[in-house]
Amino acid sequence: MSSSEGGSRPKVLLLGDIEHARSSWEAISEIAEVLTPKSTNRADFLQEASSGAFDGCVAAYRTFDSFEVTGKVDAELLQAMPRSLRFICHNGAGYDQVDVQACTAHNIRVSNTPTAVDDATADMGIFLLLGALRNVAVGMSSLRAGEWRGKTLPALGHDPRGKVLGILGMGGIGRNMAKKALAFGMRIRYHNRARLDPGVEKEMDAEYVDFDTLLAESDVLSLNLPLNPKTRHIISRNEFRKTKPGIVIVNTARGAVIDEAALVEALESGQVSSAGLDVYENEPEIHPGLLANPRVLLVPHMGTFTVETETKMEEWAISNVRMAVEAGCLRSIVPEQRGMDV
Ligand SMILES: O=CC(=O)O
Repeated sequence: MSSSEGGSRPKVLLLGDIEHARSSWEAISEIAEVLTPKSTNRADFLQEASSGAFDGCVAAYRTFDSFEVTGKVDAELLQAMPRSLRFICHNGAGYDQVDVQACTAHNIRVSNTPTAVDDATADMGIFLLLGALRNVAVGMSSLRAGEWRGKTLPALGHDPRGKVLGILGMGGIGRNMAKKALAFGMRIRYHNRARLDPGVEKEMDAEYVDFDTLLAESDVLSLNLPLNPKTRHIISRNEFRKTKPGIVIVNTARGAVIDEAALVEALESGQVSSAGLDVYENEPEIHPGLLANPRVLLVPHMGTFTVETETKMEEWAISNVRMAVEAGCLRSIVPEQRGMDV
């Protein structure tokens, strides 16, 4: 049965703001009553939910920034939500703010926005890769300090041409980045849970290697995998010991896939020569050792920050809400729940 059958108008909960796809969201209010929370912190939100304020909601649209109000979508939060809630439509590719296992236990399906983010995130990855290879952060901070290139010339950078780009996580963003890096003359190696089809590998000129080989042979290592309990700190002290000395690290995935303290140590010892980072372990906090190190190019989680991509992401997430309300299923259920959708 679709969620809109059975008489009364379905309700949808909006967690966060719609910034771009406003007309698509207005169209949702034609098929469902839209509720918004009054709370501004998790304690109040839990109370508001428990008071029955969201009763009747079948779907919730949520943004990355709504975390500031609700905190993690976990068992505690789901316990407070109405039993009517069947769908959580997350606006973003990475959905580590949502405990999918807890959602499954509550019979709630979760969607994300795969593919919509690929170009912009991979572009940011390439920007960080080139910037870290060329050591631009050193010169940029000297210039802002009024010292032009600095008291001593920054170390010369390196060309991407001929270097091995190791991609950990060959999903949509990893593959997009590989294609772009090929245009800079890089050689692509990758490691992934599942090996790509030989045809795709050939088309991308990408060689599958085991994890240790990826660490040992990459000149640049790009993290392009989702954050989950298995990938948290997948790069830590032990892994830095196995990398090529002087490796460059690029991270546009999630900060916590790297043990940030271990990265700081590896940068200080020179095992990592430079890094380009868009994401951090405890955003918006940044490890002081990263801030203090001029060889780290730092961007404040702006991988998808383009008008085109943010619009695409909102449209995609809204289309999930629409399908949830009208058809009782999702356009892009998260991989952990595939098979749960009807
Ligand atoms: O960080 C951005 C996303 O997960 O889409």
